[in-house]
Amino acid sequence: MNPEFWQKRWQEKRIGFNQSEVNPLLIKYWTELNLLAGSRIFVPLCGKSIDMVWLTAQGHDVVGVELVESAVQEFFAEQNIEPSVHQHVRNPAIKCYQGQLLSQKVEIWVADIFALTFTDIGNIDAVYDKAALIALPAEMRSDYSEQMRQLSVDVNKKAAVQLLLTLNYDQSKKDGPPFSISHEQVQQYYGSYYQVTELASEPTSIGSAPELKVTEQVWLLS
Ligand SMILES: C[S@@+](CC[C@H](N)C(=O)[O-])C[C@H]1O[C@@H](n2cnc3c(N)ncnc32)[C@H](O)[C@@H]1O
Repeated sequence: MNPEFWQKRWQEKRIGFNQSEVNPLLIKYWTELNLLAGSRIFVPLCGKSIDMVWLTAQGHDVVGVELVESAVQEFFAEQNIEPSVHQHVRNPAIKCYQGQLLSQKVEIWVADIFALTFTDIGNIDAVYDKAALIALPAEMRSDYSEQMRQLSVDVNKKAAVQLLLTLNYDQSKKDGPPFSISHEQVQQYYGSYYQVTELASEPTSIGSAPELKVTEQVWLLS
């Protein structure tokens, strides 16, 4: 999945992954992370997800990262926020959109997740991965999980807690994205550094393949 693939998807408005309602699994399982109000939440590959609005309503600051600038602009336009736009103070290659929602700070950075460093991100308290890991093909996922670990460690090298949503279906019946991720793969990507706990597994469907039998898993990585 190269940047042009995603640019084209946004340009042609083929964004079936974007939900008009807050993800019910986020609402149901977020408290498992035991976060204090005022925590800073990192949302990789965030698109224009309304889940970021819900996170601010929980009293959190949000920092999202998204490759496609028009997606970021759409987020702020749809939330009726006039963002300030500036270059990242330490990394001028990153364009930062920043606004205020319910007195919380919402920043979305236009950047490639793989081009970021720990110093760019600064301290974060938790990660919300919805349709990020599953957006990436198998050959990119180990690098992605390692990058996420490196971006989310604190000064003591302890990685921030994560809520991760994945899908599981017969990959021979449909091309991704979204890609199917098995339990073994979740362990392979995250098991060395996190305690991996499956919080839920529920039937769901994929808009582009409504007949496919799909389950959605919710993972706590701590
Ligand atoms: C499947 S969508 C999910 C978006 C959002 N998480 C949601 O649930 O609505 C994946 C998003 O990741 C973005 N993306 C893909 N590769 C990326 C990368 N390397 N760095 C940052 N964003 C990326 C795409 O532009 C797209 O908006």
